[in-house]
Amino acid sequence: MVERTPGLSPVRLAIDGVDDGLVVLLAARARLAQLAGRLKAQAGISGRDSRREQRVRQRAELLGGALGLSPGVASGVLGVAIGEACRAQGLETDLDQGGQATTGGMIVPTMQTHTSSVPSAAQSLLRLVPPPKRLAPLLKAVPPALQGRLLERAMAKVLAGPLAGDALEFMAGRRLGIEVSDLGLRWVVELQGERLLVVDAPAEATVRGTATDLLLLAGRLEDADTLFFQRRLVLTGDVELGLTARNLLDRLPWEKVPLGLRIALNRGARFAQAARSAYHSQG
Ligand SMILES: O=C(O)C(=O)C[C@]1(C(=O)O)C=C[C@@H](O)C=C1
Repeated sequence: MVERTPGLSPVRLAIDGVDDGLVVLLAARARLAQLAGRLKAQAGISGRDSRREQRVRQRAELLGGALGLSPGVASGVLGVAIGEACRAQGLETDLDQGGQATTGGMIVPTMQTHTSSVPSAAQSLLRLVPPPKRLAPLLKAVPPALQGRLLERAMAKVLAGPLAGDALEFMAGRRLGIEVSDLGLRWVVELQGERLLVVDAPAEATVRGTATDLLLLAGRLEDADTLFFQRRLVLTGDVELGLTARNLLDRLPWEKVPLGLRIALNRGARFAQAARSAYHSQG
C-alpha cells in the first residue's frame, strides 16, 4: 500500500503545501498582470509584448537551471502563466504559447517592488501578502528533518566559496544557532569536514532575526553591520563565536554565489521588503 510507505505522508503533506503555494502565486501573478493590462490600456498601449514575454521566460529558464530544473520547465510554466495573464487581459493567447525561450543575451532583473515606485493598486495587492508569522503554522507541517536538509543544501550553495577555502575554519566543531523569530524556525549548524550540517544539539551562539531581515541580508539589500546595529539581527551566547560569524557574513564572497541564486535572493528580498512596508502602511 503506497499510503503506508514510511515517511511518505509528511512528504506528501509538504508537497501539497508547495502546490497550494504555486496556485496562490499563479493567481497573484494573474491579478498583477491584469493591473499591468489596465495601466497599459490607460497609456494607450494594446496587444501583447513579445519581447517582455521572452525576457520573463528567459529569466525563469536561467533561475530554473540554477536550481536544477530540467531545461525548459521553468520557462514552460511561465508560458502557461503568461497565457493566463493574456486571457485575463482579454488578449489573444496563442502567441508563442509553449515555445522555448531563447537563451543567451544579458538578462536584466527588472524587479520594481520598492514601495515608493509601485502604483497604489499594486500596493493594495501587496497588502494581501500575509506577514511571515502567518506562514509559521504552514511551515510547522514541514518535517524538521526535511527543513534541515533544505537548509543544508541552501548553505552548501550560498557558502560554496568559503566552504572550499578556509574562511569557515573557525566553525569547526562549533555549533551556531540560526533563529527565524517570526517563523518560529530554529536550527543549529556545525561544520563537519567541508559541510555545514544541521545538528540536534544546543547552540553555543545564536543569530536571531525575522525572515524578511535575514532575506534582506542574504539578498545583499542590507549589510550585516546595519542589521546588527539596528538590533534587527541579534547575537546571543558565546560572544567570540557570534562576532566571528557576524564578520563572516560581512565578508561573504557574494560574487561567487551562482547568478541565478543571487537573482532569486535579491528578488525574494525586494518582494518581502515591499510586502512588509505595504502591510505596515495599512495602519
Ligand atoms: O508585463 C506586461 O506588460 C504584462 O502585461 C504581463 C505579461 C506577463 O504575463 O508577464 C502579459 C502579457 C504581455 O504580453 C507581457 C507580459
